[in-house]
Amino acid sequence: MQQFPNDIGWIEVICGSMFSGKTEELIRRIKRAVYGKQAVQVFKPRLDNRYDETQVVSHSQLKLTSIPIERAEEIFHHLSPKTQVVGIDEVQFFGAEVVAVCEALANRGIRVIVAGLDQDYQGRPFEPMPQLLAIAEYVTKQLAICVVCGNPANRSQRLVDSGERVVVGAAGAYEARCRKCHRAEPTEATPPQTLDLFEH
Ligand SMILES: Nc1ncnc2c1ncn2[C@@H]1O[C@H](COP(=O)(O)OP(=O)(O)O)[C@@H](O)[C@H]1O
Ligand SMILES: Cc1cn([C@H]2C[C@H](O)[C@@H](COP(=O)(O)O)O2)c(=O)[nH]c1=O
Ligand SMILES: [Zn+2]
Repeated sequence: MQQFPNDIGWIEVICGSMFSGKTEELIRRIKRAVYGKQAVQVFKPRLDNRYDETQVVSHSQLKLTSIPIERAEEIFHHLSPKTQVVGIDEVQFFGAEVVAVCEALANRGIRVIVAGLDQDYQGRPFEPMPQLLAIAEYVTKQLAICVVCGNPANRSQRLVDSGERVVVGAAGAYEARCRKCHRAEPTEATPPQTLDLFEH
């Protein structure tokens, strides 16, 4: 009989806007799995090279070693038979194929934790996230803080002039906004708050 690492696998989705803490939450769960002596592998799309080519890096500079891949199916080439937990960051950059890959991993008894955007810069559902949300056992929706008004933010405001859905970037290219302050078209950046609190 084929042996699976856990009795049962499942899919956890961490979604939300940019700056909402998706990567921090992914890193937190992976760290806890490591404390629990679980065998873990983390993947990210090669496209996401903004802070580092190989590491998963949060906007607050938390870091995690990962394997960069171009297509979700490559996970099977890298997968160790011992792996009990698979993490995937920036899952919105993979095509629809990532849904079947996550299903197959969970069906093998693996705990699959994916993090990604649920909406694009225009506030439209960002595929394949809707499909992942539908099949996941656990869903966590993160919120950032709107940089315009301070309310909870579930949208990512684009600040650079492009109509392409995929434009890799961080602060300077996007900011977190609530539904009232968000605009579907790219806008000027909001002047930053001066935060004496964090000055050295
Ligand atoms: N407008 C904002 N709202 C909340 N956090 C922000 C904001 N701008 C920057 N941050 C920082 O971003 C961190 C979250 O980073 P990260 O986990 O990489 O988010 P995500 O993966 O959702 O883009 C926060 O802990 C905070 O330090
Ligand atoms: C809204 C939106 C974002 N992106 C890009 C910008 C970043 O490279 C990632 C999101 O990173 P984060 O970890 O969630 O901060 O996605 C995009 O390509 N298209 C969009 O519409
Ligand atoms: Zn707002």
